[in-house]
Amino acid sequence: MEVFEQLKQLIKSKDKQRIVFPEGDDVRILTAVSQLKKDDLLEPIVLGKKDQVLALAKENDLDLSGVMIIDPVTSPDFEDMCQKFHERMQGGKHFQTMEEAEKAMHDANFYGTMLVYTGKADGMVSGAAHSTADTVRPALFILKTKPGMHRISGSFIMERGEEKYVFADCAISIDPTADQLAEFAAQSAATAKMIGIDPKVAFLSFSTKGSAKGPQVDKVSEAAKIFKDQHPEIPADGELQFDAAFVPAVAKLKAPGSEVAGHANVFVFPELQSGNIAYKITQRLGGFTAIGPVLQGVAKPVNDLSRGCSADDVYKISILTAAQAVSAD
Ligand SMILES: CC(C)(COP(=O)(O)OP(=O)(O)OC[C@H]1O[C@@H](n2cnc3c(N)ncnc32)[C@H](O)[C@@H]1OP(=O)(O)O)[C@@H](O)C(=O)NCCC(=O)NCCS
Ligand SMILES: CC(=O)OP(=O)(O)O
Repeated sequence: MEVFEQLKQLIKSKDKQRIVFPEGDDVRILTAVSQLKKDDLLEPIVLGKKDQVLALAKENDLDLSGVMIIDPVTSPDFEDMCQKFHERMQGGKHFQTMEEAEKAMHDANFYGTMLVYTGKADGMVSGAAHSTADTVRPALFILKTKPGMHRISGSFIMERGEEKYVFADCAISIDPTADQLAEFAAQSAATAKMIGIDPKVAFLSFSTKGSAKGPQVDKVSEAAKIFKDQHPEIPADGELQFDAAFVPAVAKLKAPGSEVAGHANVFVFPELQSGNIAYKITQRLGGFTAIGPVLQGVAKPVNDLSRGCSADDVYKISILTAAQAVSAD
């Protein structure tokens, strides 16, 4: 069965997950929400001014009947949310005054993240109209990392027909250390398993097994070593160039004997420049659908979108968000 069909079956077999969409002024979000509601997959909560959200839906012939729409600022729980956010921020460096807390709660991404934090929603999808930094910062401040995790990363599920791969980190950490890369690999292997991929992890570089030298190469081979020590049960190798990781004939030449080279399906990039560029090239030149960024390592499910996303991308990441919420139960 197709992966997203499996995820749909999974979320249909449980209580409906309440997923909050802070961008009620974006037609792609409303299109996906209308379809998700029609398909009876989850309970969407849209943030925005009700009359404006409904007017945009009508203009685009979208049915939002039964969808909860909340205007954060006029909602009865606004003061309570400000108070709870203020308490959550105590002891940190940001939003220390009540005034700052109230200002933050006017931002739909902060308010939506607080709905998730307080258990009024099970997950959040945003980023069609906001940068990744604006989408992710509330989650970093409020939800923080899962127990045992140190850093959040962002992966993409790259899909073309039957082909599916996980690329990471394509969204969050600008220049990760070797330890952080190893952690991102573990998070990405878990994402791969969730969508039915048996993970084979390649730590990518411009070098294969010492063919080039330098600190950038050392970081990647060190990350592979750390990962192999921590997760001997997951096949992994590095440092590998992409052709050695992906093409069996090249793997034989460049990395003979590797259990991963030529067959990798989880690709860990050395830093954000290469990860973000690679996923967009694969999407735009390679004809793959890019689902994500799937935020990995966050304490509760919050997922980002590219501002270049389609309504179908929103639909798919929403299903994945609900599946993450169900799996965490
Ligand atoms: C994600 C990002 C916004 C974080 O920004 P930052 O400046 O490092 O973080 P801030 O200074 O705002 O700090 C917020 C908090 O989150 C923490 N944090 C930052 N990155 C983190 C990560 N990857 N995982 C967990 N926590 C993180 C910080 O340590 C800080 O915690 P503190 O308040 O307890 O000290 C930033 O790294 C970024 O812009 N990344 C690139 C996003 C992007 O444009 N991607 C391309 C498009 S997808
Ligand atoms: C993930 C990503 O690159 O997001 P955006 O296109 O919005 O910058």
